[in-house]
Amino acid sequence: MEEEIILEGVIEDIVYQNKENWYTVCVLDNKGEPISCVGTMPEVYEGENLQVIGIWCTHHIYGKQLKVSTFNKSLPQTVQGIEKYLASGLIKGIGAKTAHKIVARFGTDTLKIIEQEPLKLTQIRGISKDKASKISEAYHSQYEFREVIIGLEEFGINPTYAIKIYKLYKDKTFNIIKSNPYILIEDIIGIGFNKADEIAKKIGIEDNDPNRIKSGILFVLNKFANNGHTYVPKDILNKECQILLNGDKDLIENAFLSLSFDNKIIVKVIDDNTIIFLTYLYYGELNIATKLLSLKNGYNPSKELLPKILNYENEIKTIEHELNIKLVEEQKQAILSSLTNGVTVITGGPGTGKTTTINALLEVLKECDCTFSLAAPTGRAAKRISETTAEQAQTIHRLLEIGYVQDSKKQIFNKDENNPLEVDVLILDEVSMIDVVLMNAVLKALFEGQRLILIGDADQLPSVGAGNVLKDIIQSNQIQTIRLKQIFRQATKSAIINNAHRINKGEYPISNEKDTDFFFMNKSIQQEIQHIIPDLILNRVPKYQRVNALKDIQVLSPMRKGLLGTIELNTILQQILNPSQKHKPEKEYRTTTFRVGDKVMQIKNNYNIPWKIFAKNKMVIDEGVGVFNGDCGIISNINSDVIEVMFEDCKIVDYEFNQLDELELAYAITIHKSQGSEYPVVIIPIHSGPPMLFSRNLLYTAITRAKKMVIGIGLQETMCRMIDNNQEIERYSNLKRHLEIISEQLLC
Ligand SMILES: Nc1ncnc2c1ncn2[C@@H]1O[C@H](COP(=O)(O)OP(=O)(O)OP(=O)(O)O)[C@@H](O)[C@H]1O
Repeated sequence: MEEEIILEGVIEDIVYQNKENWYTVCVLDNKGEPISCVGTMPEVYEGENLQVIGIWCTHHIYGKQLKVSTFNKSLPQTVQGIEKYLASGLIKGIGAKTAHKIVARFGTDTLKIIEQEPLKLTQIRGISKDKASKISEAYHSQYEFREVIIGLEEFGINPTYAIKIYKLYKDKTFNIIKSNPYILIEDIIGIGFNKADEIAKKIGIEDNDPNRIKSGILFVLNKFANNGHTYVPKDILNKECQILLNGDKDLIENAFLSLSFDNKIIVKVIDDNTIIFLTYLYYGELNIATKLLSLKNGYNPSKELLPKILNYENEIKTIEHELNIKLVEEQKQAILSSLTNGVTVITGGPGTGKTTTINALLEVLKECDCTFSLAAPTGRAAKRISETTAEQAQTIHRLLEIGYVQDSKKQIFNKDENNPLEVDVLILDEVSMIDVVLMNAVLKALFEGQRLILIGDADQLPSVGAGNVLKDIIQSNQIQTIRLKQIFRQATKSAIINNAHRINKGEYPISNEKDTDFFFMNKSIQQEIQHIIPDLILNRVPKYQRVNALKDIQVLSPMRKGLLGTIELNTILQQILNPSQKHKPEKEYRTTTFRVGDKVMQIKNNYNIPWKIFAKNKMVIDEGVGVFNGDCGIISNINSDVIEVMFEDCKIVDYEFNQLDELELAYAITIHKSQGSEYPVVIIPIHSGPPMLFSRNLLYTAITRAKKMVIGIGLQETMCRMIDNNQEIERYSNLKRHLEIISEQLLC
């Protein structure tokens, strides 16, 4: 670890200051020697005395500078210091000229006068009574802000969070935090239970504090939700909470009651088991079930559509003629169901004709003058469906017109029950990736009489977010589901597709045959695999296939950690594919170095971040907000403020440095993150890892991402073990049950 040093001096110059996050670059006069300091330094002004603690670092353009982690400041003592301080823009209404006049009059007493006897300022020409009191007010409010920042620092809250907290609570900051620091979890993005708990300890809040116990329970429930569960059995939740909170059982039981009373959790007894939901997930699943059944039951084909349905066989013949294809029975059923039912699910593995069915269906819909929208959960999936259907498709977020919610964890969709989608039919692709929250939002924007068609492969990994939406819908048997099973001749030529189906059935893949697109390289030493992967990307694959090494070849690893995990592989691949060069800008952030030319991925949904698309002449031709989990791009520029990323759809996004925890290098990504994406070539290191993770559907998902070539590399026996491991990790979800129960109630 580099050694922290302490320096003191007067701020000579504020070179740069971002007033939103207070990222500051300033020059400190340290006994006559100018020192460049950078870091989050709220409300520092020229002329002030600063004591800074930080480490030395070297910026590739600006040279040696002190990266400040903590600072203290005191008011300037000298006449020159005070004048500089006042002239710095700190107080509205005082510029350089007025500052000079005030200091010339009051000398080193200036600040005391402003604070305690502001009326004396009226002795100076040009300062009225009103202006004098405004100057005093501005001085006080910045003083209060500074006190809060310093006070919060004592609770272990760094200036970045302190600013956000002060902005929200203002002069009530201390009262609110001292009485319940756990409130920060709900109010401040980036503060979770562990951080709030640390703050609480510093304040002296006891372990048995009811707010702590309640927050701990919600924290555990959220942890389960992040792993895909919509509820947790009470006995499991109890155990986890006792470990986390060291709390006694009665206190936890009381907290359950209190949370339930406050409508934060829902407690249900199902088949003698008590299960606990976060409220939004309980109602999310309930609303999905209710709405799906109301769409199912509320749809009656219109007078215009009925003759087409009756004359369906002829309609199909026309479409077959137009598309020059003979649809199989299942495909025809899928189309008929989409015309006659309010909700239809079309599911099948790769190459079973899903896209062809959508294409035929779109023709029928156009024939019938039905309006439709096509959407998918990720930008990549939407782009793919646009390409294969030649119809405009968009992300579900865009379709629902996601709103801009500043400084809030909540997402808002403009399309909802009050402002529904105005189409006859909504077609959603890659539904296996849709979680409860998103499906609920989609269904809110539909009304009885509209039709919903859900397309997906239920054998893919389930959604990253909570719920098991597609599987629950299919397994409930309450929604018309068409299973496409036939693998078409065209598709059977591909070893990737054949092997995907073999794996899905529990059979081992056939690899390395002549003219195949499916390879497996048996290698047992992980370090050797680390060397081979870059060679494959740079040399061997581009010789065999016409592909762009950076864009078209994707390494998909089962894990983040370990020698073949994404973290290690990204470091190696970055060194080889985009090495450090003298004039290539880079930015270190935590353990990652981001460099111009790097392939990166957004790792969480950010609904607020602005993007722009530029024409060649640098004119903005489109702009909006939102970059989503899994979106990939290339770093196109780095300057002293931001990292600029160009995403695959030419959207340019500026990341401020404090947003960099949303970005990761993406030379290698996890299989989970690859869901819904397709790449020409996929390289999958398969060596060793936890059996829970190394499952059949993980391998199936990885392989079905590839269009032209799959290269597995590692231990064949591990791959076989993955195929044998069909134990899907149980997801606690309740949608299937809701669908069954509500259907039964509707029948009664
Ligand atoms: N009825 C059919 N008769 C003959 N060939 C068909 C038929 N339906 C689809 N195909 C062909 O089968 C291949 C796979 O079809 P399609 O792309 O529609 O499947 P998919 O399920 O969307 O595949 P993936 O999930 O891999 O994208 C294509 O070459 C398509 O032209």
